[in-house]
Amino acid sequence: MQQYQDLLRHILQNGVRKTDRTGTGTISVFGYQMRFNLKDGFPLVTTKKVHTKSIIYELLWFLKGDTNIKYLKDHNVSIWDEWADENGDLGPVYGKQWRSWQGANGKSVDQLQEVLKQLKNSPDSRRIMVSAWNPAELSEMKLQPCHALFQFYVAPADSEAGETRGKLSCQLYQRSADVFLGVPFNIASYALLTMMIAQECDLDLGDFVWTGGDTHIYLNHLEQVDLQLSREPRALPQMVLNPEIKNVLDFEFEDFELKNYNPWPGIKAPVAV
Ligand SMILES: Nc1nc(=O)c2c([nH]1)NC[C@@H]1CN(c3ccc(C(=O)N[C@@H](CCC(=O)O)C(=O)O)cc3)CN21
Ligand SMILES: O=c1ccn([C@H]2C[C@H](O)[C@@H](COP(=O)(O)O)O2)c(=O)[nH]1
Repeated sequence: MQQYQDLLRHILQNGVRKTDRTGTGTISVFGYQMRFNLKDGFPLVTTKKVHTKSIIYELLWFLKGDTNIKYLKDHNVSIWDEWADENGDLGPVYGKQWRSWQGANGKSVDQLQEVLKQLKNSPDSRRIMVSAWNPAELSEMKLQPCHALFQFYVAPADSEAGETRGKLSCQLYQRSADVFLGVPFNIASYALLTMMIAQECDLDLGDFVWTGGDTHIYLNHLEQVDLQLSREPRALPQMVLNPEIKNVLDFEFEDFELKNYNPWPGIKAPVAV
């Protein structure tokens, strides 16, 4: 994950000091892009140990359309605890918007199913998008979506090169990015989602493109970042999906196997609330 080390260095060299909602303070740049060819391996940061279990359960939780932390807590995932109310509710966050966006006419839109339908029936479409950014419901969300908008793209099979399947790519627009804690999770999560969707739609893997808006390092993560930058990135692991699963919504935790992940030790850091 040289791309990630480059991003950390880019912010330290080009970022500006900025105050923020949490009162922590950041060094920030506006606008950045990274590209990961999903055939090169699973894009998981290797210069610190990343907790993949939390990433997988969080993604399954989004896909279920769930917005209460009970499911996460039942699986010992605590990354959303700080934002939930006393009943565990987060308001109409990602899961709600992905699976049941409320239209003005009372009609509910399942954006995930729409995407799957389009990938199967009109892969050339330039409209294969999911938005979690629902302006009408922002005020009810405990935290407004950071990974706000994503789009899929299918490159046709290159038959001269012997290819028989199109290649699925995904681009995410992340309006606000906590580069030390959040971004390693976000990249892995969307890479995984792209792999799951490719499996259902019988597509090969293309690129995951990460695009960031306010892309920042919190001031209380600077020592951790220095330590991370002193480490050489290692070979990427592979993520193997159970090939029997043909529907995105049928995946369970046991259907994912991370192979050859040999990261440097974990680095602890406080999360800005
Ligand atoms: N400031 C901030 N940064 C974020 O990345 C973030 C938020 N807030 N709020 C909502 C979600 C929650 N996310 C989080 C929250 C905590 C960790 C975290 O503490 N990670 C540790 C421990 C991992 C674990 O226990 O599974 C890490 O070392 O990666 C990561 C992502 C991502 N989001
Ligand atoms: O998936 C996520 C969720 C959150 N973040 C970070 C980005 C910011 O540091 C905070 C959110 O604060 P805002 O004031 O709403 O921008 O959480 C992330 O990186 N990834």
